[in-house]
Amino acid sequence: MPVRIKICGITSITDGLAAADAGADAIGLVFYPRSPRFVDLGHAAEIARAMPPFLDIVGLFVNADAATVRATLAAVPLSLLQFHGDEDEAYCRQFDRPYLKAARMRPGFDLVQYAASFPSAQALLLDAFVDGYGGAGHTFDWSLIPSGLPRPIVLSGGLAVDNVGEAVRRVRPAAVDVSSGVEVSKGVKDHAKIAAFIAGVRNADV
Ligand SMILES: O=C(O)c1ccccc1NCC(=O)[C@H](O)[C@H](O)COP(=O)(O)O
Repeated sequence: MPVRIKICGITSITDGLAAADAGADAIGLVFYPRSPRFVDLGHAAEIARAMPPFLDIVGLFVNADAATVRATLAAVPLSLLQFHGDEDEAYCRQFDRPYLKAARMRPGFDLVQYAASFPSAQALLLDAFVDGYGGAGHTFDWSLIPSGLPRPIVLSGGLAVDNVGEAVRRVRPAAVDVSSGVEVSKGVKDHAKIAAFIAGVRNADV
């Protein structure tokens, strides 16, 4: 199964189409108001509806109240949810949608126990432990990732053209996720970097 690729923090139709054209499997729309990549419901719906049918649209939340998630699901055609805060499994599974649960990696963090506590998650998205929960462009020590996890892994956190090949070879994740590493500025994607990032994944995924 090829490593799947998510380009997160999409804020325009143009950038979403560039990601899809370059071969991304998914784009992420950020519904966390404190993020510089935040998109409101109307704009998110426009982006999502302009995407090709095969592209997964991931809606990203941080400690949102359930009503906010439900309102977003009613307005935006999301195929996956991503919970990137301190949410527990009961909260995540209430929406009856496939979801990714982010784990913020740091020394001493018991990822095996954490993964086991989210049996309904499609995958665990492993990100660096940063202020502001995510989207920081910081890597974490990949040697912290144990083998034999009970859930598929989406590797995230500070990935870019210059390290994604090593990341794929060392970690062998089910998917990779990137935001800062393919940007010209927060929320504005560099289409050449997207293409180079995807090529880097493909070249390493052999
Ligand atoms: O993208 C954001 O602004 C963001 C803000 C708060 C929580 C999560 C956020 N993004 C989640 C993602 O899935 C990012 O792609 C992930 O954190 C990796 O970001 P980066 O290190 O910039 O590639």
